[in-house]
Amino acid sequence: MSEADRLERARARLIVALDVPTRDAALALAERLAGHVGMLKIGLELFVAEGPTIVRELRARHPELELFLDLKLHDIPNTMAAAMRSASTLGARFVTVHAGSGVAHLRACVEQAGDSAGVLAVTVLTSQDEQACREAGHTRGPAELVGIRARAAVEAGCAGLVCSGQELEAVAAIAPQLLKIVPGIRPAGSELGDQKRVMTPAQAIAAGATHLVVGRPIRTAEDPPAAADAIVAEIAAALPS
Ligand SMILES: O=C(O)c1cc(=O)[nH]c(=O)n1[C@@H]1O[C@H](COP(=O)(O)O)[C@@H](O)[C@H]1O
Repeated sequence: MSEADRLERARARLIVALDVPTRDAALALAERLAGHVGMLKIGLELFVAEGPTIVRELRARHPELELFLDLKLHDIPNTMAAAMRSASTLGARFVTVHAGSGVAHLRACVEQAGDSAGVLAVTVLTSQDEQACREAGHTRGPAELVGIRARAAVEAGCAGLVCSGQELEAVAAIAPQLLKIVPGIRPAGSELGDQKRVMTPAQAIAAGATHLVVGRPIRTAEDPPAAADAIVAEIAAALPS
């Protein structure tokens, strides 16, 4: 494989979180990062402020970039499925739901999304450690909970799951066919912020991540495109040949 092909493959695995409050900020960041990353993630901050319009606008302006609509749906199956029906028509490749809702909820979303969008099951948030799971009333820690929820994602027919890099080895056996989307990515030496279960880009790729979600390490960098390029180079070096 040529070096250019390797970088192209690495770039396709990098998802940048557009965690900004306005349309203008989102479009400006997307413009700067086009050509440096593979996918843009629209999360709650941006979606609550700007609604479906920003998804359609990004789709129209950047046909070369995939979109990931991170709504983390969590409700009764009927309500989740109805929200998924609307979300899956906006042009995003992926839409997220909370896997903790259970198999029936996930399946209802997968049925509604059909071929229009891939449903990603968010297992245990990367901001949660053992203590946070205990405080939330769970008798199991993050690793065990991720395993249970990964099984639910497989049973429901989800396209992939979202987990930390630390559970990748375990989920490889449980969900070999599913995409493994990994947030909580921190290049060596960068600030953790509210993230608890973290890995560097190279560690997560070596452990089996298919995609990495990166927000602050790129967004708040002095030069976001250069920060994205550095992460792409790190991914490329860790890719299996
Ligand atoms: O679903 C997600 O994208 C997600 C799941 C998770 O467990 N942890 C997590 O951090 N995320 C998202 O990934 C991004 C991480 O951002 P940074 O911590 O700034 O890199 C944010 O947009 C989070 O909403």
